[in-house]
Amino acid sequence: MHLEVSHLFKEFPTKHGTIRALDDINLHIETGEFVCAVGASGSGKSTLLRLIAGLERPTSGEISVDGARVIGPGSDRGMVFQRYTLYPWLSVAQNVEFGLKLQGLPRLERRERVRYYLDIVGLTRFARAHPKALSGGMKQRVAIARALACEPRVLLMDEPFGALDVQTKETMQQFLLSIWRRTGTTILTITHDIEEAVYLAQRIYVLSAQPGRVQREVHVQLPQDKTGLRPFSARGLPRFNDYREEIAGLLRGNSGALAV
Ligand SMILES: Nc1ncnc2c1ncn2[C@@H]1O[C@H](COP(=O)(O)OP(=O)(O)OP(=O)(O)O)[C@@H](O)[C@H]1O
Repeated sequence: MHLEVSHLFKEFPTKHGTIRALDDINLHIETGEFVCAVGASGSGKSTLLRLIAGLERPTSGEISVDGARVIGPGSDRGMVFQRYTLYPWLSVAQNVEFGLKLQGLPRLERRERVRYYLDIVGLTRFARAHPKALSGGMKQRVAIARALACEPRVLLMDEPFGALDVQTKETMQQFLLSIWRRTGTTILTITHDIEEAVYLAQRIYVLSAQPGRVQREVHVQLPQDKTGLRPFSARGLPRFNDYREEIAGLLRGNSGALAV
């Protein structure tokens, strides 16, 4: 898998003139990578993700997945949004199965995949429950299972834990890393949370605001535990703090205020 974004510009015409949300964005993601784009409010993070998802068209520039130009939504790109987007009238299992039905997968294969991905997100026991019976973190786990079940080439996440309380958020971050390790899924997450980006990502694109530009690409190198996962305790390391300070400094320099 190779996702390439080259010379991407996005402008929005408004009553008060044209807003340039993205200005010559260049980035790439390779198979199995976990990449974050981090930026302050207004740096065009959501716009970037929506363009990659094919929900909007660029003003100019190109996005391609394995050499095929993105011209609209496709099952090669899965999406998880900040707000829970589950269908309240469907059970957890039916929510996960929904996209598979759209893909026209045979019933038996659908069942298998639902079972597999509910197990991955630890919600097998809740297969028959309806979303209203779940906590915020559990709903987001269903949303992740639903996106993973379609086995996309890349999983796009828009501030996936932004609506969760601090403790649930930290649990979900650890959980996402373990899923990433277990499934080998390629992930692009956008966030304004610097600590989240440093903890999760192997590479971080730091975006400046208004217009959104790539200010720097940061390669994060932190120790791994025996299972190949970045332990939660890595957050206490001086090197973790160095990354955080570096990125905060970049965002501060640009906007005059911390984006955390
Ligand atoms: N549909 C639209 N019409 C007009 N302007 C838009 C539209 N969508 C986004 N913008 C503008 O583009 C810029 C980038 O917005 P975007 O939501 O992508 O930033 P963001 O980094 O995701 O911000 P936040 O973290 O606050 O969600 C902003 O100035 C925003 O007002």
